Formats: sequence, structure tokens, C-alpha cells
Amino acid sequence: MNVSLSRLIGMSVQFSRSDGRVHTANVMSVDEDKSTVMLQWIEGKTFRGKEVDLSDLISINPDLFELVNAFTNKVSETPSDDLDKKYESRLRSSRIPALSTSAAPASPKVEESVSARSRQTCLFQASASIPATGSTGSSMMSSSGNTETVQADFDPSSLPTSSALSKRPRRGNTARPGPSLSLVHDTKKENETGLMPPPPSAKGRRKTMAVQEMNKGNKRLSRVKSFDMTTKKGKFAEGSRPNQKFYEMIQEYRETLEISPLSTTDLIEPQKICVCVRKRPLNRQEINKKEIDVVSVPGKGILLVHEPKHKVDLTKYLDNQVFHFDYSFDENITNELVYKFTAQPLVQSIYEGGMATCFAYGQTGSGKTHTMGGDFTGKRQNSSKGIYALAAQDVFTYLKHRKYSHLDLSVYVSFFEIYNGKVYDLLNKKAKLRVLEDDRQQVQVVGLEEVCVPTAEDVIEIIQTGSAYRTSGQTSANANSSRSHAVLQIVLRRNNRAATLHGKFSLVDLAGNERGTDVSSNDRSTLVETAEINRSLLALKECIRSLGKNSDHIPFRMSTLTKVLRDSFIGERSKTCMIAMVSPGMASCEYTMNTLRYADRVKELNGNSKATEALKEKEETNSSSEEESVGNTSVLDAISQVTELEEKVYAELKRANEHLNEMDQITFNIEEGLPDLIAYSEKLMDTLLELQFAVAQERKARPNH
Ligand SMILES: Nc1ncnc2c1ncn2[C@@H]1O[C@H](COP(=O)(O)OP(=O)(O)OP(=O)(O)O)[C@@H](O)[C@H]1O
Repeated sequence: MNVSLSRLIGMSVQFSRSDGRVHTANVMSVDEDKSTVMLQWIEGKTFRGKEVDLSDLISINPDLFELVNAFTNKVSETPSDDLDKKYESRLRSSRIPALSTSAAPASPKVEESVSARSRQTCLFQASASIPATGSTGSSMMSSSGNTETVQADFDPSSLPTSSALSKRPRRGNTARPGPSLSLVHDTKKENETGLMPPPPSAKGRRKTMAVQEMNKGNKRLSRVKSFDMTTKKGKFAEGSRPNQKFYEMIQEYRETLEISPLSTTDLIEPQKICVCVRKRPLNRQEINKKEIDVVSVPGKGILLVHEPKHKVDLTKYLDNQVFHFDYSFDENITNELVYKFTAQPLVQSIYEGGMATCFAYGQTGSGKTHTMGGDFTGKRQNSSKGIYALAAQDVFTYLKHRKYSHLDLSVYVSFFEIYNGKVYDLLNKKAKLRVLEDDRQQVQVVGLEEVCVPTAEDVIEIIQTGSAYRTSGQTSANANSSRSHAVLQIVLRRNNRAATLHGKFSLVDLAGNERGTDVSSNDRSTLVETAEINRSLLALKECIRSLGKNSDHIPFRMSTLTKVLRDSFIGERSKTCMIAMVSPGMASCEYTMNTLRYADRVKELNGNSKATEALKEKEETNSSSEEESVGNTSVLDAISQVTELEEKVYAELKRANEHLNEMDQITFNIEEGLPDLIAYSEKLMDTLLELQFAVAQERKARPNH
């Protein structure tokens, strides 16, 4: 890299955004061929980056021009460095007027930077406008007690300005982020007293106090820097990021969003059916692959999918799809908070004699088990952090409540999974169970283990045991878990002889919905499995919708899942909550859309709430280019068309599946009857032979007949 240009790296410069805002950013790299620099800054808690023309940068940082010019001139005196010359000529041909300090600045901030260059401590500006990275900053503050150092320490963007840095001795070209503020402080003093720093060549030989101080500062900063670099590696290596253009488009779009994060104090409205969506963070694998995050959760129940698309002429554009749910949880929200807004409001209803259900729905790896069962540390699941355990804890809290003590209730737990329409007991070594329906349409899972539990801790233990069965099945049969539905039921029974059922809470970790759309495999068992998952998810949707409409007709017989949950879909006091999980990566975009459409249909939220309207309006205003207008073409219409089609496909699939079942039955009957048929024909044959023999004997005996 060009020696002179590389010295720009680490500088803090003014940067003008496309929306007119001007703020500080750090130079992270320089592309001499393109005459561009890569800038980085912090917004909220995230690093942002943009490649900017050097000419544009110079136009807003007039002092930079002199600096670059000075570098270039100096290096051009060295005959060997042709690259610098090349750059110099490029710089000259870039038609940038040679700015003097009196040239009209682009913004008042720039003006300030020009008039008081040596005092242009963007460090202060930056820390005022860019939030610090929390804990690091505060710990530094207490340890050093130096406010300036603290600001430099906790604000990764707090680098000295171009002018401050231009006079700063550097240790080679490898140093990236700037030093701590202590250096700037020193530099500032030097400038104030009219002292210039020693030329770079002199620094190696004689270390001044200022340099020693700088090195001290750098050491102090090195830990923070290493954090910076890691973050930068994940977030900033744009040059090699696939889909960089889409990434930038999404980032730009996000800047226009108004964010209203969910908080513990937000009002929770009790509802019969509650549908929410949860976005998980990008996982390590996705970060390593530099996957782009295509899901935004601005809050207020809204979730956006920025679907990357190409026009026929291959122009890239984003199809920004808006979904509105009861609640939307972003990647930073904990299981506890998700629980508070979803399952917790249902716990009380089972004490009121109701049936409650909470479903986790989504593609494999989207976070269903993490949400329901608890997060994993390595291979070990922390069951106390999932919705199962949190609900169990609240069930026991209510049990002690004065209001319900007269009911004389006990808590029972069962845990089973449904795979390919068959029920397996997770509390009884995965015993296969039968589902029967009596004359009064009461469904029974015959032989299901129901354990009476005295405390919430016992429930957690049971979850752990049951999950282990599920997990071991998963590893031996290759990710069975995403193909089966796991159901944990917390049952309240009266302490009478018949142990009468009082209320029931069913918590269901559903099969991965991608199986329902996966048609890539055509081996028979996968097709049957896929059809079964389709059928159960379709049935579930229909049953919840019927519950919402207070319909008498509940199509629960369509699947084993809905059969065993039948009593959850009937009655005034039944309440349901569905948490749709989505993976944020671009590679999962199609599955994410399927999940959201399904959840949207479960409870047909009409999408004309104030929040959605406001967002739509904003989208319309924003859509100045043709690209954007393509992305905004009646999102809701498109969704409803697609879901209608989806319904038709489901109906066809259902019919096909019924035929398949009939054929199965016929094959089964044939197979069953075949041995008897063979035995019968063998007998016939024997009889025939015997008859023939008898006739022959008869003929012999009475030749005249
Ligand atoms: N909100 C989250 N925050 C942090 N990590 C998460 C979150 N959601 C999921 N994960 C992690 O993502 C991985 C996949 O999650 P999980 O196993 O819960 O997915 P799943 O939908 O249950 O998948 P499957 O259907 O295959 O069982 C796990 O390592 C989990 O810890």
C-alpha cells in the first residue's frame, strides 16, 4: 500500500451521510486504486461502514487535502515510490478545488475543524453523539479517573482528528485505531504552545515524554482495541462480504426506522389468541459466513423482512415486507421477557378452569427449543431458563395463592412427542402410545405417564429427563427433533378420588416447518413424514382459527397433534399463544417468510393497525426510486395471494395424503391377506389333486363307467 495514503488509516474525519447528517467516522482502510477510503462509525451499539471517495472526503475535511498533499509531495520526492505519484496525479485530476482554510466548509462542525484545527478534538464530539460501549467505558473511568482517557477508551470511534494525527508519531503502518485521548491531550498541548511533534523518523531514536505517554495510553487501550478488531472482523470486513450491496441497502433502510423496543413496563393485553414473533441473533456460523441479517424488529409488534431481489435486468432491490403481530421480539430479548408477554398471562387461566396452549413454531434452528426448553451451554440445556420452567414456577406460585387454595388442587406433568402421527412417552422410555376417542369425542392417550409433582424444581428435572430422551433420539435418528412435536402438559387436578381435571397448560415445541415445504427429497419415508407435518400444521392453524371464531366445528381429527390437544380448542376459557421463531440470515429468508405468513394466518391481524399504517406510509414516502417502489408493491395483497395459494396447495396435499393413506391401507390389506390366500390356494390345489387322484382311481376300478 502507498506509504503516504496508509497514514490516513486510523484518522477520525468528518463524514457526510446521504441524508445530510455530518458526523465523525474513522478511516479503516484505503483503496489507492479506487481512490476511496473505508469509513467506520458507531450507531447505537453497532458498527457501520461505508466506502467513500477520497475526493468527497476531502471536500468535507479541507485540512485533509493539505495533509494528503503534504504526504504525497513528501513521498513523491522519493524516486522509488511510484505509487504515491500515481495517487498524486489521481488526486489532482479529481477536480477538487485546492481548499484553503478559508474555503466554505460543508457544515458548522467542519468550519470549527478548519478554524481550530489543533483543537479539533472529535473525541468529544464523537462521544457526545455516539453512544459508548457501556461497561468497558465505565470500568475504565473508575480505574483511570481520567475523563479524557475514559472517553477515548470506551469510545472506539474516538480517534484523533486528521490534523491531530498528522502530527502524531506512528509505529509503522500497521497501527490501526488511534491512540487514547491522552495522546490527543498531549498533542493538543503541543499545538497550543506552538510546538510541533518530532518527525516520524526521529521518534525511534529519542522517546519524548509525550511518546512514552502515548505508548502507555496505547497499552491501556490495547485490550479495548483487540475488542474493536474482533468486532470489526465480524461487522466490517465489507470488502469480502457476499451480498455487500444488499447489506448496505438494508443498513440504509434501517436508518429510517423508528425503534420502540419492548420493555418490561409495557402493557400486556390478555387475549384469547396471541401471536408473536421472535428473531434470534445470527449464530457464529452465520457470522463466519458473513451472512447478512435481513430481519428488522422496530418494535410495537412490527417485523420487517428485507427480501433481497433482482429485477430482470439484474438490478438489486429490496422487497421490504411488513408483518404485524401482537408482539415482536428482537434478537436481544431474553426468554424471561418473551415469557412475560406470551405464556405468563395464560397461567392464571388454568386456575380459572381453562385450557391454555403455547406453541413454538418455526424452521429448524430458529430457536424453538431455546425458547421453550431453555438455552444450551455446549450440549447441556439450562432447563430453568425456558418457557416450560418459567410457566411451571408460576403454576406453583398460584397454587399457594389464597384465591385458589380452596380448590384443593395438585399439579401433574406429562411429556410426550408426536412423530409421524404416533405418540411416544418421553417420561416412559419413549413408549409408543395409542390415541383413542370415546363416544363423547373425548380423546385419551392410553397409558400416558402423568407424574404428580410437588415443586417447580421437580418439573425442571422432568423436563431435563424428557428432553434427554428427545435429544438422544435426535442424534441417533439425525435431527428427529425438528420432525416431531414435543408436548409438555402441566395439569391441575382436584384432590378427589377421581382426580378430576381442573385446568391444563400444554406447551408445544412444534416440528420444524421447513419440513412442510421441503420437497427436495423424494424417498417415501420423507414424503410421508412431510405430509404428516403438513397435515398437523395445517390442522393446527385451522383449529386455532376456529377457536378464534368461537366456531362449533373444530377440525381436530385432521391430525394426531390436534386430536391430543382437542380440549384446548374448545370452550370460552381456552387461550392460545403462538410464538413464531425466525432465523435472521438471508439464506433462511424463504423459510422466514413461510413462518411469518403462517403466523399471520393463524390470527388474521388485518394489518391496518396504526403502527402498520404509519410504516406503510413511511415506505411510500421513502420510495423515490423505481427499485424501492417495486419493493413496496402492495405487500399485504401479495401476502394474501400467496397464502391463498398456500391454502390450495395444502388442500391438494391433504387430498393426496388421504389417497396415500387409502393406498397404504389397501397395500396393508393385501399384504395381510396374502399368506392366507396362498395357504388357501395351496389347500385348493391339494384338494384338486386329491380329487383328480380319486377320479383316476374310480376310473381304474370301474372302466366301463
Ligand atoms: N434467542 C436466541 N438467543 C441466542 N441463541 C439462540 C436464540 N435462539 C436460538 N439460539 C441458538 O440457536 C441454536 C438453534 O436453536 P434451537 O435448537 O432452539 O432451534 P430449534 O428451532 O429448536 O431447532 P430444531 O427444530 O432443529 O430443534 C441453538 O444453539 C440456540 O442456543
